[in-house]
Amino acid sequence: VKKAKTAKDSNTHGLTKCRVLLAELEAHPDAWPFLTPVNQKAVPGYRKVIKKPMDLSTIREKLTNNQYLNLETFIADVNLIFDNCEKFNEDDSEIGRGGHSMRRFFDKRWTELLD
Ligand SMILES: Cn1cc(C(=O)NCCN)ccc1=O
Repeated sequence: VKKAKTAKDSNTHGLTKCRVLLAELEAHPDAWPFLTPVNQKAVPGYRKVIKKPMDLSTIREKLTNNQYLNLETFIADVNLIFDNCEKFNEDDSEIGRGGHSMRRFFDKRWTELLD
């Protein structure tokens, strides 16, 4: 017998996918520049150029505190990491290339898990 789908149910499944995706991003070999917030004291120009900093530990904290309503709001924060990286880093740099690599990996994985 089919169970009635509640908002909570569909959200629950979306949040399970967020947990799966975040664990895979954190474990990726190219994730090291994105694991913790950019040290704005150590990186000249970062505070001025990047208006909305984001990193994987901040996303982990928000997920733990139930701050993502659905998969879409989670995906928006992950994309913010990669957009910030493209803005601040040359494509032909170690961190720039890492950002492109992580974005390609993420795009492939969330579309495979599509909510
Ligand atoms: C994502 N990102 C990271 C750094 C960085 O220095 N990360 C240190 C990792 N331990 C600098 C610029 C940048 O856009």
